[in-house]
Amino acid sequence: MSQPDQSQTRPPAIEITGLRKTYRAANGQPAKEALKGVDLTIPAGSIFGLLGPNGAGKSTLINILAGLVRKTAGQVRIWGFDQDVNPRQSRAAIGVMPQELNLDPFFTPRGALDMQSGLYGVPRSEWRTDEILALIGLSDKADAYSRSLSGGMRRRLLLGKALVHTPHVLVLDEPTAGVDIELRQMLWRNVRKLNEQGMTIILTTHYLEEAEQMCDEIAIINHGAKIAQDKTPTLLSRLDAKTLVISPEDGHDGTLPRIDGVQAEARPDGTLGFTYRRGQIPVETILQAVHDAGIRIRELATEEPDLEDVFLALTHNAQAA
Ligand SMILES: Nc1ncnc2c1ncn2[C@@H]1O[C@H](COP(=O)(O)OP(=O)(O)OP(=O)(O)O)[C@@H](O)[C@H]1O
Repeated sequence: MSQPDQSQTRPPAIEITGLRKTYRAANGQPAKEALKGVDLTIPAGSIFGLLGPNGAGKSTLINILAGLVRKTAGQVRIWGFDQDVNPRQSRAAIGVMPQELNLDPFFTPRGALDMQSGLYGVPRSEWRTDEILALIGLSDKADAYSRSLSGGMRRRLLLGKALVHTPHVLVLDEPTAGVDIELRQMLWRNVRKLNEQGMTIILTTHYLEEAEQMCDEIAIINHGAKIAQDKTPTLLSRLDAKTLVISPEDGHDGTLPRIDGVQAEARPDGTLGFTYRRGQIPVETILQAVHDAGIRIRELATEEPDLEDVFLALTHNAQAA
């Protein structure tokens, strides 16, 4: 897991203030404001999730961090280095595993890692090619052409390339999109190991369950603006809705009691769902109303919200606003 005592003494891994990006109009497309003044602080030592629907602006933000996209306005500090003032140091502090499999087909994994080490100005005596090949499980493919590697192996090589300069911050852009379970588990094992060694990890993912399991803290971006940021458990507890699921005894005719502040539904599987706010309605109120309606209870269960519920609630509210 992360190292909270270190994160308290260290400056944040990333500090973004007022970040804006407007893509200029081109090819008949109007200008697009992809980031609308984002403030974001990512604690050192964390595994941090950046979530948002397609087109929210996550890749734009990551590409700005990586130095691949030029920001329109705002300030970006990576490991304390301002991108505009200390571009070399800020670039050296971050490694990015991109979404696309942009590998030169004629390079071997060893060649690609050596080349990347050279590009980052790592002194030859400090090249970690063999160590990284072992970490990503490609030692036995070290000298095979990249074009002969499977999709999963190429992805692992991209992770390796992001690590050659031993960055303080590792960014993974949708690392597990479309990969099989085995590779996903291997990636997460590596991520946890690197985090235990002190590396700050930032990842974007569409898999909310994954974010829930992996990330200490999460920010949600929607339409180019940050709409939430919190420790993962706090974010989950912000949605205090809970659902009581009742299986009625046979013979129930489907009628539902009306209870103020409770959303009741008859579900296709024959159960009755009562969704309520924990802080507002005592569960006894629901049970009493069910009893008064003459419904006999065979079984009771409760459902807690998960990150998907939080995500939907937040992005829905932001759209409505
Ligand atoms: N080079 C570009 N030129 C013009 N518009 C762009 C460019 N790149 C991205 N956009 C637009 O900016 C917005 C944000 O895109 P971005 O790729 O950052 O979103 P995202 O959250 O990463 O989405 P996804 O999860 O689909 O990758 C989108 O509306 C996208 O169409």
